Amino acid sequence: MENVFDYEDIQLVPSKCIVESRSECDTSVTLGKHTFKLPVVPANMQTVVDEELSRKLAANQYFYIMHRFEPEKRKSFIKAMKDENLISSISVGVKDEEYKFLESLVEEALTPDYMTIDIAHGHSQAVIDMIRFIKQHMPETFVIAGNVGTPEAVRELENAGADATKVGIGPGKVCITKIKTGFGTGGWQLAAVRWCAKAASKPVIADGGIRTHGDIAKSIRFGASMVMVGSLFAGHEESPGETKDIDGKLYKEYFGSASEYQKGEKKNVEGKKIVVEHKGSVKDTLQEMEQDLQSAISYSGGNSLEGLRHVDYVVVKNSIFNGDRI
Ligand SMILES: NC(=O)C1=CN([C@@H]2O[C@H](COP(=O)(O)OP(=O)(O)OC[C@H]3O[C@@H](n4cnc5c(N)ncnc54)[C@H](OP(=O)(O)O)[C@@H]3O)[C@@H](O)[C@H]2O)C=CC1
Ligand SMILES: Nc1nc2c(ncn2[C@@H]2O[C@H](COP(=O)(O)O)[C@@H](O)[C@H]2O)c(=O)[nH]1
Repeated sequence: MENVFDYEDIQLVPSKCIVESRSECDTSVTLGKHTFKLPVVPANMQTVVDEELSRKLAANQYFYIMHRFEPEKRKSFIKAMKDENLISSISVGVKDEEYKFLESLVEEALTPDYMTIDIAHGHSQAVIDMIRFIKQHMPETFVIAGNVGTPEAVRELENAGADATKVGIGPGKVCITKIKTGFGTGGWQLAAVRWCAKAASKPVIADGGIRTHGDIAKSIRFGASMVMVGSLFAGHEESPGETKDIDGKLYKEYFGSASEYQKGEKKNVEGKKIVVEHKGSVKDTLQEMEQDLQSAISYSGGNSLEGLRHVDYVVVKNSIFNGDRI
């Protein structure tokens, strides 16, 4: 891989506008059997999403993936979502007890609409086996598998039956994988998304490293169908992380799924805990994301996400920030 770059190194080049108002631009995306308002999903992490927020998102046509860190609650969650006629979307791991859990779902004919296999190193036989198991026993479930960072991994997981793959090893705000292991896509995540998406025949979800709403448009340009976002969602009223008052200012806790705080022990720790600024309601952020993405689509010269996929771009390494540093 040569010429690697990341989000801040790229700017998209505008094309002639074809809409009279940004409100004409359609930000919706179809993943599997359902269409969602935005190509954005909050990260399946314990300080980002919980059952209540999942319900709110689903009821308002946003995609969500419930995390897997309270495994015993998953079955009743699926039932409740089905009772409310909302999509059910859960996460699973790959350990033996997960197979037992899935068998019990099959016995009760409880098929989640979406299942995400959520593992640090998704290019593994354990993930391939889990994809095959789900597809054999619950063929109707849309399977998202990850995380990966290479075209080989994308192809292998797709060949095993994955309906989408999730790309990103270590680019996240609370990731310390690069520091702890020397591996990952941290620092070149956008190039990795491009590399993987070129090999993919199914949707790719760009996971980690999104710091601005413009990064969503850039991800789409480089081949992602959707983006997974953690830190930008962790600071809301509805975010499950603890609220902290530091010197009179409100913050929310945000910790990695492989952090000591999540695991309850110092074993294979690849994540840390930080605080992020409290920023009001998630509804407002989703609305702002939609408006910003509509505006991005208008700059692309299109009227839907498709318009973003073919715009020109320039590499602006070491960009000078004109007051827009975040
Ligand atoms: N996107 C990212 O960059 C990263 C995300 N994470 C997040 O942290 C959480 C915990 O992840 P994870 O530790 O995978 O989950 P688990 O602790 O549930 O591990 C799942 C299984 O995979 C095995 N495993 C995990 N990593 C490796 C590896 N590098 N090589 C071989 N086997 C491995 C584990 O065995 P054993 O523990 O014995 O090795 C275990 O059997 C997940 O939610 C994940 O998404 C974590 C790191 C990076
Ligand atoms: N290396 C680690 N990656 C992690 C951990 N917990 C979550 N994650 C990944 O980060 C993204 C969110 O990234 P952000 O930049 O939007 O904040 C999340 O979806 C996971 O893929 C972890 O402990 N270690």
